[in-house]
Amino acid sequence: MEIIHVSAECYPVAKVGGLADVVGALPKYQNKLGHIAKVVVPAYDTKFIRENDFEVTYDAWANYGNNHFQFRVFKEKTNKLGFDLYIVHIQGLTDRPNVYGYADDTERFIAFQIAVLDWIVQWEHRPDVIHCHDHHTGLIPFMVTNSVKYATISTVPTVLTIHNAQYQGQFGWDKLYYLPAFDLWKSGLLEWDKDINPLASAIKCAWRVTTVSPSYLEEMMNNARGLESLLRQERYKCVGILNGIDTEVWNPETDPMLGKSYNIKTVEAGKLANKTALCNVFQLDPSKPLFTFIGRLVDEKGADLLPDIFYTALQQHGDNINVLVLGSGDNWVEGRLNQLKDIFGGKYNAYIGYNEQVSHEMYAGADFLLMPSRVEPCGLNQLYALRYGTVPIVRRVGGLKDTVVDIGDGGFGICHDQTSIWDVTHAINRSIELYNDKKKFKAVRKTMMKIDHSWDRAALNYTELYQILK
Ligand SMILES: Nc1ncnc2c1ncn2[C@@H]1O[C@H](COP(=O)(O)OP(=O)(O)O[C@H]2O[C@H](CO)[C@@H](O)[C@H](O)[C@H]2O)[C@@H](O)[C@H]1O
Repeated sequence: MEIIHVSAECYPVAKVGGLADVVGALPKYQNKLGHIAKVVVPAYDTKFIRENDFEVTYDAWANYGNNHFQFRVFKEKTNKLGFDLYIVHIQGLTDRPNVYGYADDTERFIAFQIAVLDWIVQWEHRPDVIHCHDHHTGLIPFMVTNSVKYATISTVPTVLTIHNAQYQGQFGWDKLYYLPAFDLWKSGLLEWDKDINPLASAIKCAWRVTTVSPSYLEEMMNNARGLESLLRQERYKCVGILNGIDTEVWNPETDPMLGKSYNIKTVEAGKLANKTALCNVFQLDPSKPLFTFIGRLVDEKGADLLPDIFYTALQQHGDNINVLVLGSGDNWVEGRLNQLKDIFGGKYNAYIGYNEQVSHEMYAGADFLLMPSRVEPCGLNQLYALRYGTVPIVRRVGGLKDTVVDIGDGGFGICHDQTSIWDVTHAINRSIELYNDKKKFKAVRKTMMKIDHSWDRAALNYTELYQILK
């Protein structure tokens, strides 16, 4: 089958969070199953795009409201990612250093989606599936079935994967004129809560909707930022498929970003070497347990509570723990996390910013990784932690609930029920007990590292889904 993934992010081309990891890995595993999986993303001004070779495969003009724009589709020449990568360049709109965060993001992603469909519609053949990811590509299912100019591809199945329903991309009806012509009586398919809502529209129009874990699908029926009733109505076409991880990128035995590589047999020495190096850089003490957090500093991740959680834990445990944070996001949280450095120097540090290399070093060097998320559609950090022998401390929610079993239930992680300071500091207390029980701690590390979360299984699940659509 030929599958074309359309996304705003793809690792290593452009990454903000977990969406990039999924789109950079799933197609590779689909190709291994004998499919032809391709990825198309906007041509941002990123390092990967600047440093790799692309050739033009399509060059055209597209209508855009009362105006038009020129776009070029480039293909990466060497297939180095394990799939055909296409980037769509629209001068002045896509060619910027960041993926999101501009005042005209709505216009940028509408233009991108139009360019993608203008390109696909003139192919000599039809793809078997157009697979859209999150709201940035959420207008595609509507446009494919309803826009007059895409009539020749209107029978191509579309699939939407919801990586995070917290973000829906709503915009006002004043921007409707950007969309290619369609019968106006179909406008209701774009609408949710008085706005044009790309995520809601995709839930209505895509042939199938997937979420990135089974538990998140169930939770969304009651908690999906206003989309609950829509999801309940469309439940029949939704399925939860748990994400995998790219075990070629996330492998402590071959990871080029680590100072010392290791495997299940050498995990103790390997982790200690990485921890020591990390602690040297961040002025921490490698003889004490190292608690970490990696991620976007936003409320859904429980980041607003982190400063108080760490303050309480560091007060309680005096000189017996280290904490290291890597993240960026909410300015207030960033500021408070920075302030803690002055209070707890030598046992606490924070890297405010985005750094792929430091994240790998932390998965390898940490003893524990905290994820006190309020909402977690799947979560990849805990899967990376497991593979790197780092014990995840997670709230029982979404994909965290589906992938981490508490040590008290014969498992390998530390779980808590609420995103609260009390719950998380209690979980930290339990983690210290585990850390001090050296025999058990070593056994837990080995158990975690044996778990297989590679994309092989999920890639098969997606194949089964596409086959229903044929
Ligand atoms: N400051 C920083 N520096 C370096 N690396 C950083 C970083 N901040 C985050 N990362 C990296 O970004 C990724 C985060 O992935 P997650 O899946 O945990 O969250 P995210 O909310 O972005 O993804 C959404 O989509 C994914 C994919 O479907 C779901 O798993 C998830 O639940 C959903 O919220 C990881 O690779 C992590 O290492």
